[in-house]
Parts: sequence; C-alpha cells; structure tokens
Amino acid sequence: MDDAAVPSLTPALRRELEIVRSLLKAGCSVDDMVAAANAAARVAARAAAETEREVQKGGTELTVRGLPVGGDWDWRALKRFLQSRGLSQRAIKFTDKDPELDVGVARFATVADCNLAADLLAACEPPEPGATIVVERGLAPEYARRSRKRVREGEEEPQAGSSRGAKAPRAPDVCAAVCPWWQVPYSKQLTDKHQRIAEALNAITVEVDRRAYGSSKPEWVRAAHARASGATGSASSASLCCPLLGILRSPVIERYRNKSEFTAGLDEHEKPLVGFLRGSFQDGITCVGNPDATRHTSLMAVKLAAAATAYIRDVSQFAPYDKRNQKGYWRLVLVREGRRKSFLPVPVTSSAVQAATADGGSPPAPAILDSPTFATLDPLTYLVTFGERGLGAKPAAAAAAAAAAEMSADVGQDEPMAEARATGGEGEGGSVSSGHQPGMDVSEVCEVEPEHPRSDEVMVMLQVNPEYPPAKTDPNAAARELRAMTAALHAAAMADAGESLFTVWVQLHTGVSNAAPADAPLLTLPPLLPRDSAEEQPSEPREVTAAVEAASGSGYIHDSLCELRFRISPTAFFQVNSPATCALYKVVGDWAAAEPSTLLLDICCGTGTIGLTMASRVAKVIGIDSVPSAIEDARVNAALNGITNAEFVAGKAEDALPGILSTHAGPDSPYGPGDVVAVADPPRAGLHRTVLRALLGCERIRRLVFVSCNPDNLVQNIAALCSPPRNRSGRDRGGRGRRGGGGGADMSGYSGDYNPFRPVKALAVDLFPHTAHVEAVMLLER
Ligand SMILES: C[S@@+](CC[C@H](N)C(=O)[O-])C[C@H]1O[C@@H](n2cnc3c(N)ncnc32)[C@H](O)[C@@H]1O
Repeated sequence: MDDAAVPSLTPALRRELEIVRSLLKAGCSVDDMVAAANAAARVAARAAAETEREVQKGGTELTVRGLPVGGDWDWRALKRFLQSRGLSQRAIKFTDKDPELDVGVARFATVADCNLAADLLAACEPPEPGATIVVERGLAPEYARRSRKRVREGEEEPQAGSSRGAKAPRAPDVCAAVCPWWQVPYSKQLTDKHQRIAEALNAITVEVDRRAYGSSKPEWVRAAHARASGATGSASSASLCCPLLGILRSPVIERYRNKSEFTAGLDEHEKPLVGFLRGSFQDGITCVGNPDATRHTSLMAVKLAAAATAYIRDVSQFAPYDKRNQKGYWRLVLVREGRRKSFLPVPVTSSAVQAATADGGSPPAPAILDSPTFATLDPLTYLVTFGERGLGAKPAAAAAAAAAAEMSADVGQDEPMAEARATGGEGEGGSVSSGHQPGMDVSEVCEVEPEHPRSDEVMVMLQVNPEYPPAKTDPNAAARELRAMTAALHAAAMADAGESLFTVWVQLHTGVSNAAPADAPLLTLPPLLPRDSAEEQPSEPREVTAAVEAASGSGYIHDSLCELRFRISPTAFFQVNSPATCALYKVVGDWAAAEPSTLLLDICCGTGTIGLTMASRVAKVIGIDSVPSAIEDARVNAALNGITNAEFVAGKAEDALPGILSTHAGPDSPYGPGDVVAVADPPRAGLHRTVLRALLGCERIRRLVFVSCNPDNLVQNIAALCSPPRNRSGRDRGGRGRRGGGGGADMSGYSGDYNPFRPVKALAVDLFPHTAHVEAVMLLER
C-alpha cells in the first residue's frame, strides 16, 4: 500500500504498516500474521492479568493508623515523618486532609516504592513517645467508603485518572463510572428510583415524628402511623408522609444530555484522550475513557470529544493536563447544545410495540410535536405507576387512577392520603373521571428509543491551565493552539449539523480539580499578536481564521422549553434533559396553582426557567440565584419572551430572601395571605436553614412546591419545613434540648412561632436515565 494513498495515517499506524510490509516481504502469509497477532494478544492479556494480581496483592497505597491527632500530629506531620525517612522523592499523596483523622493514606508511584516505604515505616521509631503506629498495605476502608459515597451522591463528578502502577485494572469501565445503570432495563430503573423517593417520604414521617412530641405531633404523622399499623402490605409504603403518585419517565432515554463535560487527560495506555473520568482521584484513578458507549451523551458531544482527542494526539504541541503531577495544558472540553424546537415525543407502551410487531410492522415511531402547547401538556402521558409501592398495596390500575385523580385534583384537600385511597380503591378498573389517561403501569414501559432531533446551537468551553510553561512563556503559541483546536471542533460540528451556530469560550483554571470557581477567568478566543512592530499580521491557515470567525458567535446558546426560548451562558445552570424538564415544569406549575393575584418566588431560579414558564399566570415573579451569569440570562430571557412581570435578584437565597419577603410579603404588601407561592429548586446541598426559617416565618406563603435532586437532603429540608416549632414541642416534652442537624435540617434555635407546612403529594421525575439520580417534586401547604 502506498503511503500517499493514506495521508491521514498517524505515526503509530504508519509504524504498524511498516511491520506488515516487512512480514510480507519475509514471505509471511496473512493467515500466519493473524495467528501471530492472536498469540501476541493472548500473551499480553495474560501479562496484564499477572500485573493485576501483583497489584491486588500489594497495591501502591499504605494505610498508617494511630496517628496521635490533636497535638502536633496530623496528616502534615505524617508527611514530614515520611519525608524525614528519605521518602520525600516519592509521590506521596494523602487521600484526605481531615486533621482529626488518625488514619492517613500515602500513595506511591509504584508497588516497589510502596514496599520500600512499608519496610522503612515498620522499622522506624514511633514519632512520639508512647505512640503506636500501625502500617497496613492497601487503602483504609474509611477512605474507600468516603470516596465511594462522594461519587455515589454526586458531590463530585466521578473523576478519572490512574496512579501509575495500577491504572487499567482499577479504573471502572467508563459506562460504569458515568451511567452505571446503562444495562438495567428502563422499567427497572424507574422502579428503583420510585422506591428511593418512597423511602425518602417514609423518612420524612420518621424525622418529623422524632422532632415533634405529644400534642404538637402533626395530624398527618398520626395518620401515617395509623395506616402503617393497619397495613397488610409493607409498613414502609403505608407510612409515607403523603401520596407518591408515581414517576414521570423521561420522554427521551438515549443520548438525552444537552451538556457534556469531558476531561482532557490520558487513557489507560497513557495516550491523550478527551472523554469521561473513569473513577475518583481519591481512589487513585485518573484515567479517561471514551464517551462513545455512554448512553446519555449526545452524538454531537461524542463527535466533538473525538475531534478534540484527534487534535491533541496528532496536532497539538501542548500536553493534556495530568492530575498526578499537575502538568499539562488542556483540561476540560465542555459541550452545551440548544434546540430551536421543544421536543416531546409521545411515549410508546410495550403493548403497542408488541401489537405493531405482531402485525409484521415496525414499532410505532414516537411523534415529535413541533409546537407543543405547554398549557395543554399532560404530564400523565409520561406517568408510570406501581401497584405495590408508594400508594399502599393496591392493584396497579387503582394506583394509576388514584395518581391521575391526584395529579388533576384541586389542591387543598384536608386528608390527601385518604382522598387518594378512596379514589383509587373504588376505581379498580382504572377509569378516571377527569378524562386523563391514568398513566402506565411500569410493566408497560418499553425501551423504544425516540430519535433525538439534532441540535441547532453548540457551545464549547475549553478549560486550560494558564500556568503550563509553553503557554505562559509564549502567549501566541497558546493562541495558535486554541484557534487550531477551535477549527478542528468547528469542522466536526459542521460535518454533523451544517447550520449549527457555534460558539467557543476559553476558561483559565489552575486548581487540581477541574471544578473551577465561579470567578475563573472566561475569555473569548485570543487573537494572534504580531511579535514586534516589524511583523505583519501573523499567519495561520485560512480555514483556521474562518473557523475562529464562525465560532465567535454570540457567546451563548439558546434552548426551547415549554414554548419559551432561553439564553444560556457557559457557567449558568440549565437542566440537562430538556424534554423531561418540560414535563417537570408542567407539574410544578400545576401544583403551584398560581392565580392572577399571585406573587411567585422562584428560589434558586437558574436562568429563570420555572418562574418564566409561569409568568403569564401570576401577578409577579421574583427569582433568586447565586450565580450572576444565570441572573443575567434570566433577565435576558424575560425580555426574549416578552415577559415584563419578572424580576431577578443575584445573590445567595439565604442573604436575599429575608429582605425580599419583608418588602414584598410583609404586612404592608399588596399580596394577601395565600397570595405568595414559593417554588424552591435548590442544588444538591439543599436549602440553607436561613431560607427555611424565612419561608416558615412568612405567613403569606401557604403553598410551596419543592423540587429536589437529592433525596437525602429532601428529607432534611422537608422535615424542617413540616415540623412544629421547637417552643411548641419543647413545652410538650418539658423543654428537653435537641441536637441540631446540618444544612438547615433542624430548626432548633429558631424561637419564632410558625405554622409548619404539611406534605400534600409527591412525584418522582426521571431526568437522568441510566444513572441513579432522580428528581422529586413535593407540594407542601399550610
Ligand atoms: C438545581 S439548580 C435549579 C435551577 C433552575 N430552577 C432550573 O430548573 O434550571 C439549582 C440552582 O441553585 C443555584 N444556587 C446554588 N446555591 C444557591 C444559593 N445559596 N442561593 C441561591 N441560588 C443558589 C445554582 O446556581 C443553580 O442555578
């Protein structure tokens, strides 16, 4: 084969081509070569397995126990101690820097280094008289648990990377790292997520019961206990704090994400790769995996990751960032996409698929509604119900009927669970008087994948390390790299979606973690500067200049949700699954039951989405968010959609809300009791206790719709909002003190008298297929 015929061959492939040529010249047949290659692969696999066994035997980590904490000893002292024994040249890392821990973990570059350190430590004198330090091989279970918990709870994005001696064997598969449920049938995913929310609702009952004593115990807690004691089925479902109506399935389950955050790093063969981290740095993993196989990443994002990889591997003079030594330039490639049309395919049930395929036809294609009318959008289309869970031991059809009635019922029932039971219990056949479809039983959920429409606008943010010496010493070299990378990405994006608008940002960040602070510098693409006055415009290929021009668009993308258009900045929050978000917002809007006299508070409003989708139904919207760029977007979004009754405040809700309430919802405000409705959609950490107090203390708020992406914090926040005030329960229990919980979980110390809210109904919403994450919506009233 002539080299000129394959000009795109990489140097590595070219070398392999040479080997094949020489074997052919030596008279080897192709069959011989295949047999030799297979044998070599088997030897390599066996060698890798041997290495893995070796690593598992020893590993590169040492756990040191019995550190005399509290005095001068802490992890720093351990580090000094190791260094004083001649180990300073080793790559020693501590997985946790909690000064109170008496356990330290040192990580070494190789198993041999680790063995040497273990021997040295075992032979040396204790660092303090009387101290007994125990050295063990491997990662302390305390650390392993912590790292796993952090990743599971999504506090940190599963990070990638590998410590040198033990990379590939320990890094999980990329799918296991970022969409761990990818092989679980969708109906089972929904069942498990629904169960997780049911457990949270049960935990709310338990938590409020724990906080309230005697006569202060809310009626709904007593009712839950009565149901639990009389339940023939599972007591846990009977003692839910309110009915759980089911779970809204995601209208799209494949490649649904409109945002992908790729790490530029090294794969398990130490080759540059732009993809997903395959585990946690704390677990010693830093390697990156290919995003192709992940079910939730969009095709456009996959394509751009591949283009970025090809650029870094084959063209760039700059290295990707390596967390192990904090060297390198390319760190992160963030891809965000927007669409002109709202996208709401009608879900197909498995019975419909069976009927179609029995006739020899293909499964019915999901309909794509060009202009879905938000006002008439029926979330029940996506509702999945469960016979045995959440609503007590009722047949699925009855549960579905109860859910349908609850979804459409007027709010304000005195006894929601009883109401739900009565409606569902009667309706064995599942007929629903409201005319709604009653949602589908989980057994009807099928795996047909609606086709996702292509994106119309694409934004890329390149996060780079400005301290990388070649970039720092030669800004023009950095500019050339960023511009050439942009050209590579632009070409890939245009090949997929010719008319897309394309925009590129550059973020400068130096920390070890890729999570940049809110104030990390965000720049547009730098121009090439003449080196001196004698030099004319520096040269670069014409296609690069053209691509950079094309990528210097507005700097934003726009997405469509619920018939509105939203501008999105690179650092503003926007829900990642737009079709499912529409269904979520419809439920939030319906449950808020806003009226023309309503003041709607949108707490943690992001780009203003929830408030703006409800603006036409209320007197005024006030949105609050801590990210200034999100608030700028929200203001632009109001104007973009011709909305004039919305106001947005940049600041933390804990700082801004008390003032807003005293101005707009105090005794002199034009809004009467019940006219103020709040929607809260906090980040994973939940609402700050100051916000909880402000909501409880504002009598005019009679209805609160709470959206949560973290069931654990949902329990704490809702329990705080639904528990009687301490002084009331304190009287009943003779003034016994109580330990405060974290994150606003306990209102101890809040001496105000207030009427607690009561949970009315809840719904799970699946915004994140193939992951363990799930949203919950709850309606609270008082
Ligand atoms: C889960 S998002 C919800 C955003 C918006 N409701 C939506 O649906 O797009 C949480 C939002 O809370 C904001 N946030 C985080 N901490 C905050 C705080 N202390 N006060 C106000 N907003 C905060 C974040 O910037 C983010 O926009």
